[in-house]
Amino acid sequence: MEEQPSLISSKLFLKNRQVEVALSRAVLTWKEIKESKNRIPLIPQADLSHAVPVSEIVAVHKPEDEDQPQMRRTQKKNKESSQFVPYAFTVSYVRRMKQHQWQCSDVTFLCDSRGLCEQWIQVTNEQLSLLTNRPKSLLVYINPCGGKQRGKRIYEQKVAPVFRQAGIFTDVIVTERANHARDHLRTEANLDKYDGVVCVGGDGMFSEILHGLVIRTQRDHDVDQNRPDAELVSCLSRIGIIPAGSTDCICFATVGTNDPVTSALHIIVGDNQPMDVCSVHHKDSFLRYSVSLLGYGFYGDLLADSEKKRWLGPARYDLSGFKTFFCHNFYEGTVCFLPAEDSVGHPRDKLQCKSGCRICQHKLESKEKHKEMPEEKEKAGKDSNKGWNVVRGEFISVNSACMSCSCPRCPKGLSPSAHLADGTTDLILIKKCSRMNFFRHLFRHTNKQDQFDHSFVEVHRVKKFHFQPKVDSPEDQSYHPERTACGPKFSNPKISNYSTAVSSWTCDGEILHHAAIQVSVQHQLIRLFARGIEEQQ
Ligand SMILES: CCCCCCCCCCCCC/C=C/[C@@H](O)[C@H](COP(=O)(O)O)NC(=O)CCCCC
Ligand SMILES: Nc1ncnc2c1ncn2[C@@H]1O[C@H](COP(=O)(O)OP(=O)(O)O)[C@@H](O)[C@H]1O
Ligand SMILES: [Ca+2]
Repeated sequence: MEEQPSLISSKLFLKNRQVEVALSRAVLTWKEIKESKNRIPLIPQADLSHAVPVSEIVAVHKPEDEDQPQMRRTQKKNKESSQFVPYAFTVSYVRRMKQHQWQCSDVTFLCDSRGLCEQWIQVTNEQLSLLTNRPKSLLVYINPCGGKQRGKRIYEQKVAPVFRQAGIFTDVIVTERANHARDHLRTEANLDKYDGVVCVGGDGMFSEILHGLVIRTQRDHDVDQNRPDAELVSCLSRIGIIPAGSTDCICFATVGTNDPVTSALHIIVGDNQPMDVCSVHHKDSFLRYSVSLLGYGFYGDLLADSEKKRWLGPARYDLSGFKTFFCHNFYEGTVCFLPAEDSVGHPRDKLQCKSGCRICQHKLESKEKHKEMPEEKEKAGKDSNKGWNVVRGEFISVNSACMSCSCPRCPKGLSPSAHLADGTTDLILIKKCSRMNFFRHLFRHTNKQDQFDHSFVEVHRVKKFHFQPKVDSPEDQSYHPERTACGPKFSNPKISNYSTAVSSWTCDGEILHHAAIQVSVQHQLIRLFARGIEEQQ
């Protein structure tokens, strides 16, 4: 980091040690001053120095605990040593812990005059007020029923105090029913009042916020979402996720951990992570948006079964996982896909998407260029059907991972090298194979081996894909199937072989009621209060 001139620098006390403290535009530093035996000269000790980027200071304030025993003891000690220092200020800042966790730490400096103390608070606050990317007011939705039903408690005990400390104004809505948050955002919320929206819950709750914001933005700009080729308008509001669900994959894959305080701190410092969104259509009607897993076959069946076991909380996925694995269904269908350009890499290139990812940034530059492309040229590109590939067969699973989908169950993710914002999704086709081979593939999600290195697995980085089941889905025929543990039960007695019938899609954990779908990646449609996965220090 380039050294910058200090805005203020003083000799202060930290507990009973004297420290040299300095604040520049970029960084707050303090280092202990060790006195030599004859008291001169004062030698600063480099190994006891600390540096906190200004961008990671949460707040500066007078200690709330000026009366607490520790503070009084320190003051008394300093008084006895004829260095009585009765004025103090506390800096709260982000401290990195292991495995991408952040903590809010406090350091309290003691000054020997009220004026100096107030000057430090004022100068630090002035620097914080220059950080314009930080949210000042937020609209918070809490799902009280997600995960282990701890959303409200998590927010009140772990998140609200840090938001308060950072001086963030919040309006909090505890949802009363499914789709409450989506409908409120879509029709009622005055978004001009807020610098962002926060969701407390799992991926299903995030999906509500996503739909509320995207649908509203398109409506405000007269974009017809039913057109699969419509150019969608990116949402202005950033979204923060406080994990309180069952999988919390969107939080884990964008922050690196599922910890409410870490997420709250990413919101406070005003992080900004653009993210791709898949739009899903059936013929010419819009079905849903997805940012994590769109899965047909294995994951679709697993999810449908797990919905009946919601009362089990997150453990429902383990039980349904076993059951679905032993059913070992496969489904016939056709997948057509449009591969992405080579510049975005390949799902097996082992180049993980990290904070400030070059591939995602490169794609953003080309998106800007694309906007300047003359209309005629653009039209010619769109009209051509060139480049589409077709795979017809029997599939155990057809998955699209628009991001790595890493989560505590599967820390490297369903597609470890997928990117958050490159305008593509990784299409993973698991073709019919033995149960043992499918187990081998699944097991590789938990170790360092490549889960795509099997003859029955194909993986492609794509911009769009279509899926058509061989048998029309019951929904496509306009009747609702009654699902059994091992696939759908058909009212047509001729179709009794589940292995060739239809499954359903899970879309970020919500069931889609059509099997024939068209999917298009909408490049960087939304932004999160996150920064992607940081390199471990
Ligand atoms: C022999 C050991 C095999 C282990 C294989 C594990 C593979 C797990 C892949 C997990 C991918 C998760 C993708 C995320 C999906 C979520 O969006 C979705 C909804 O989340 P939430 O609302 O927070 O519950 N969750 C799921 O679909 C659950 C998938 C569980 C798979 C076991
Ligand atoms: N107040 C509520 N009552 C019932 N369901 C709700 C409520 N608020 C949100 N939901 C729905 O709960 C479902 C699961 O939410 P989510 O937060 O993702 O938890 P989980 O990760 O456990 O699935 C979502 O489909 C969401 O729409
Ligand atoms: Ca992507």
